[in-house]
This record gives sequence, structure tokens and C-alpha cells, in this order.
Amino acid sequence: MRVLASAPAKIILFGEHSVVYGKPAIAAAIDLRTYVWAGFNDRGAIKIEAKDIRVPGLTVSFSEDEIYFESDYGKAAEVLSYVRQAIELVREEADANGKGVTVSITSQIPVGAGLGSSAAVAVATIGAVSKLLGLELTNEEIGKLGHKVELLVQGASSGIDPTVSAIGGFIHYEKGDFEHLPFMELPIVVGYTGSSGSTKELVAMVRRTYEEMPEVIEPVLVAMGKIVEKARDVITSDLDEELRFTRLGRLMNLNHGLLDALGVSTKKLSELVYAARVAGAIGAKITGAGGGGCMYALAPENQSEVATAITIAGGTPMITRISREGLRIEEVLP
Ligand SMILES: Nc1ncnc2c1ncn2[C@@H]1O[C@H](COP(=O)(O)OP(=O)(O)O)[C@@H](O)[C@H]1O
Ligand SMILES: C[C@@](O)(CCOP(=O)(O)O)CC(=O)O
Ligand SMILES: [Mg+2]
Repeated sequence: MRVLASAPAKIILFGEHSVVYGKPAIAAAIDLRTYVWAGFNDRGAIKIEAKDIRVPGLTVSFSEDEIYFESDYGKAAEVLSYVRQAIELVREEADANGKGVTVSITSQIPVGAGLGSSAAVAVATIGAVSKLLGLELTNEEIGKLGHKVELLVQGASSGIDPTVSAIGGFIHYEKGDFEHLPFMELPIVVGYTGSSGSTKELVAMVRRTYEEMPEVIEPVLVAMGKIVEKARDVITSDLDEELRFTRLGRLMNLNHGLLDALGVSTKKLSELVYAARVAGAIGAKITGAGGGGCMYALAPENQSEVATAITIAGGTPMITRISREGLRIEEVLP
């Protein structure tokens, strides 16, 4: 038997980092996906084929569909840890610890770019392997297991990424609870700096700053939480669209300033943010952990001008759509 599952990337519209401290956040699944095939092997082993993962410093080569890591084993093991933990967790849940499982991954999501590639690969792996092992899990339960995987690998995780990747759509999230927000088409442009940041390291860096001066950082996190609640009020209000976007844009700019204050922006990220604003975006901010990766801009009137400005500033623009669908079982072969 073989199973193919897929799970989407996400953007965090408001509240990254502060969400790790129990504050609320708003996120949406987007139309880039990670695909995972799962099947059995008779060696009792976990075998992972990560066909197109591109991680700086990791050299890989291919032969007859198999992947070999040419750099040190430690680096390869670290890169594949989300997938390995996901498989181990499902094998435990299914009481199938010695069962040989092979997964093969292809992904459209840039890695370490703030678009939740770690959550998508964990959720798609859990989806495919749980189906293979005959476990009946809801997408919500799979999101919770994805959160466990992120906690095991990163040491800290709010769970928002695996939740939105598993259930899809547009959500408000707080301490493990989520609520779907009314679906709206968002005229956004994502700008990719081309460099990556490790969520594990950025979350740890913010934690160190917090521990060094909690009396300074706590109010910043509280303000971020308040921005999210204001944004939710605006999204669910009956204000006309123009006013809603104007208010959301202002809240995005505030949120970006506070993320910058936490130290998770980079020169390139800030350049893309300012380039987008100058080209007419009504709001622009980092999305995800930062340290490289992506920003997004809200540009109802001028998406293509903003995309051009991002290109001129040295980034790669992506015009994405919100994905209503989360985890999907694509195919089951006998
Ligand atoms: N296609 C993939 N195959 C295997 N592992 C992946 C894949 N995509 C992402 N990952 C894992 O997720 C890590 C990146 O996660 P993270 O630092 O949270 O950044 P982000 O989630 O923003 O992309 C990678 O280093 C790797 O361990
Ligand atoms: C920084 C954080 O808020 C989001 C991280 O997202 P990403 O891995 O950069 O896509 C961490 C978390 O919520 O667990
Ligand atoms: Mg991640």
C-alpha cells in the first residue's frame, strides 16, 4: 500500500513570536504545498527520500531515486529531524514501532523562509503515515501531533503553523485553541529575501532577550497581542473594504516595528518592507520567524507595482492565494 498526502504553507498575518508566549495570532494557509508519499519497507527501518530539499551547507546527490548526503551525517540528521520525529510519533500512536516506513518528499515551499515548511512537512508526513498504518485521525488531531513534532525538534513552538497547515483557511489562534475567521481574499504580495532563518534559533534568541530583560520585552509582546485583537476586530467588522484594509495595513506596520525591536528583522527584510510601502502597499511586515525568509505586503490597488518594487530591491515576489484546504490525502494505492 502507498499513500500520498499534501499540506500547505502558511503566512502569519499578525503575531509571530508573541504567539510562542501565549498571545494570540492570525494566520492563513497558502497555495504552496509539500507532498509526501508513504509506503512500507521490509527492513523495519525509517527511510527518508527528501528529493528537493535545499539547505545551505548540505550537499546531496541522487541515484536511482535514492538520496545520499555528502556533507556530515550530523547535518543531514538534523535537517531530516522533523520528518523522522513525525514518523516515530505516528508509529508509536499506531503501536507499530518496528514497522519499516519509507517516505518520499517533494515540496514547493522554500525552506527556512517563514512560510512554515517545517509544519507542512510534519503535517503531510503524519497524514500519509497515519493513513498507511490504519490510524483514523482528524486533521485537527494531526495538527496537534505536528505541534508535538515542532516541540520535540525546536524545543519551543506555539503550534500555530501545524494547526493552520492541517486545517487550512484563515485562523485566529491562541494557546492551542483556534477559530476560523471569515474567509476573505487578501490582495497580498509575499517577498522572499532568498536567505533563510532557522525558527529554532530565532525563537531561542528572542527567549534569551526576554530572560535578560523581561520588564522591557513583556510589554512588547503584550502590544503584539493587542495588535492581533484589533486586527481580528477589523477583519470581523462590517466596515467597508477600503477602511478595513487601511486599518489592517497600519496594524501590520506597527507589528513589523515591534518584530524589528525584538531583533528578528534583517537589512534585506527591512529593505523589502520599505520598498513595498514606497510602491504603495498600505502595510508591510515580516512573516514567520524572520532572520531572512519572507515579508508580505497588503496592496489592494497595486499588487504588480509592489511586486516590481520587491524585485528591484533584490527580492523575489510571490503572488499567493489563501488555501481553504489544509491536509489532503491525494491518493491511496493498494
Ligand atoms: N521538503 C522538506 N523535506 C525535509 N525536511 C524539510 C522540508 N522542508 C522543511 N523541512 C525541515 O524544516 C526546517 C525548516 O524549518 P524552520 O526553521 O521552522 O523554517 P520554516 O518553517 O519557516 O521553513 C528544515 O531545516 C528541515 O529540517
Ligand atoms: C516564530 C513563530 O511564531 C513562527 C515560526 O514560523 P516559521 O517556522 O518561520 O514559518 C514560532 C511559532 O509560532 O512556533
Ligand atoms: Mg517552521
